[in-house]
Amino acid sequence: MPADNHSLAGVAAEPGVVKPDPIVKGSKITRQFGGLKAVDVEHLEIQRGVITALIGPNGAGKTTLFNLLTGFDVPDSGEWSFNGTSLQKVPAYKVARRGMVRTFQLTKVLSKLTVIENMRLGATGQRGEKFWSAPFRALWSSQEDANTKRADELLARFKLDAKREDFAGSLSGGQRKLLEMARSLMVDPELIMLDEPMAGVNPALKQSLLGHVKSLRDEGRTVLFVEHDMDMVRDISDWVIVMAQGQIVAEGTPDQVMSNPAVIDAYLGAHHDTDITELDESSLEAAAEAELDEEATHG
Ligand SMILES: Nc1ncnc2c1ncn2[C@@H]1O[C@H](COP(=O)(O)OP(=O)(O)OP(=O)(O)O)[C@@H](O)[C@H]1O
Repeated sequence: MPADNHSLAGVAAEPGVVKPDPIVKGSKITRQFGGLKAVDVEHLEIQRGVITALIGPNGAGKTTLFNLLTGFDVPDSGEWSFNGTSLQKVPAYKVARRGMVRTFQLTKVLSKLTVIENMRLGATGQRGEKFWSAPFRALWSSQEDANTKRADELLARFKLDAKREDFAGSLSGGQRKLLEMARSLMVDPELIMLDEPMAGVNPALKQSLLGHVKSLRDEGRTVLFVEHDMDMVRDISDWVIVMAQGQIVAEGTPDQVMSNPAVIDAYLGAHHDTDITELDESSLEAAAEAELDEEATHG
């Protein structure tokens, strides 16, 4: 049992349930792509100071919800707040400055920068790739020394200091995830949103990565992460929110959620006796392989 979920004791395992101390609150958030409602969330609360996992089958709307909450996409309707202040129409870099940051996978542009350059860019907030691909050197200000000091401390913490001058593109999958996390911490966020922190990570590095995610909570931050790796979800989540077809279909502790028929439904599309713990070895792997095949065919 994770150490820090006492603040959620007594919270009902129900979709959209109200939490005792929410850092994020949202209502009636919708985002449509053509005829498809990618996100259709009636009510959402993220409890402060704990690790919340956002899970759901492919296409459930998890990434879209991440993008909406952090200002990288605009919903068709809905309202949401961070620390009690509305984030409607607030651009992503300002959301980051207020203390809510999401990680990004390394883009082509970022891969061509060194590790320390990536870290320094993290300090500028999140302005998207256009900003990052701009001639960034001119933008370093008197803040540079302080930023470099913080960057070096974070690189040491995440054991990336030996890679300081290497191109980010040369890092292993696990090291990239560490860099994404370290870069996000440059703005000292209260809420850190991790996009599939275990994707592409060598099993040998997984425990170390789990430890780093827990350390974020242990130093008082709130963590929200999207993940398909059910072992990780079970190991470190204090709370789990399940999406399917744009909606929140279940919430609860990992145990509650993984034995919830609505969750089994969401993954399998029908009532089934299978425990969700078996899903990562069967359905989820099959889905992942199908996705890889598809990428190989189209990419
Ligand atoms: N920019 C877009 N244009 C059109 N459709 C989109 C766009 N972004 C997402 N979608 C669609 O919205 C739905 C939700 O996608 P989203 O990526 O949010 O799901 P997800 O839960 O993150 O999935 P995965 O686990 O596979 O990453 C999918 O059907 C997807 O195809």
